[in-house]
Amino acid sequence: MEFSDLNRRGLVLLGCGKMGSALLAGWLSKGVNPDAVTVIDPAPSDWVKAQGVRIGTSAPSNPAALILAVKPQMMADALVQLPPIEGETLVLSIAAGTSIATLEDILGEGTAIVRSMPNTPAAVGKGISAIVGNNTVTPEQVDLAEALLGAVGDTVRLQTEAQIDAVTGVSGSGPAYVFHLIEALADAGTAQGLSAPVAMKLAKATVIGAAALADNTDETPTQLRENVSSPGGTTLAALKVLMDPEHGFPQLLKDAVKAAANRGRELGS
Ligand SMILES: NC(=O)C1=CN([C@@H]2O[C@H](COP(=O)(O)OP(=O)(O)OC[C@H]3O[C@@H](n4cnc5c(N)ncnc54)[C@H](O)[C@@H]3O)[C@@H](O)[C@H]2O)C=CC1
Ligand SMILES: O=C(O)[C@@H]1CCC=N1
Repeated sequence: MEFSDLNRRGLVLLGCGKMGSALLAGWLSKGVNPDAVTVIDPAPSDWVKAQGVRIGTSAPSNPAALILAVKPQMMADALVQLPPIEGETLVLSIAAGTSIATLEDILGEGTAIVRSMPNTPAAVGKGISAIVGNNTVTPEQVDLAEALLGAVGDTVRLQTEAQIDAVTGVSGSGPAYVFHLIEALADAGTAQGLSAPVAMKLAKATVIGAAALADNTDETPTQLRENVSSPGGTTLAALKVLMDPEHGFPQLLKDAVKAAANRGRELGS
């Protein structure tokens, strides 16, 4: 999608921290004009200030899109500072837990809203975002939401808003699980006699290499796992621990994803 309408009507980014900055970098790299972007943030970073975007407290009227990238706990306070949203503006929220109904309560029933859940690999163009819109949003506005998030990675569309807490548990929070896997794998290496720097190098390269292999083959993760596992060998010895039905990865991840999804539901209630 070309961003010509967006460049003409403008785009407002409310909150430009980690996620807002990742999105902004993606838009600018895909042809959004810096002059068309207004960032509203009480503490813009030096990086944001250097991008040539407008930094202000007031938004242009009727922009093509208003992106909400403040913490859910700050959302209500942050929204009251905005002028009324007009019908043709797409409101795209990336906040965990903030429901479409909450946003409609604050912004008005007829507001076109797409709720999404991206993740931090967006900072290197490798994000994955899920989106779901309210009844007011037009197909063109859903396409625009997809293009805005597509500037920093891939996207999926959800059938119902209720699914977004599960997305938060799997991919929104998911990068943290993988980073913790790297930390834990490196620690396990030092426990087996490696120096900390060598263990960290091996752990990080293994996760990066395995992810790249999974991304560049037609084989399923199950097949790839089996390819590493020689009969009677070392991998199967490790997998016996990791695939333990009670204490292994599957149960641990089910519990972790459930905790994240439940916390998302709590934030929304
Ligand atoms: N960090 C992550 O992995 C992900 C975060 N999210 C969601 O993205 C949103 C932003 O998260 P982060 O970027 O991590 O947080 P952050 O703390 O890095 O950024 C929040 C920004 O909002 C600004 N801010 C505070 N009060 C404001 C106000 N009244 N008006 C305008 N701006 C204000 C802050 O100065 C800061 O720059 C949250 O709602 C979070 O749930 C979604 C997916 C992944
Ligand atoms: O931890 C959080 O609440 C946010 C939402 C998904 C990832 N980070």
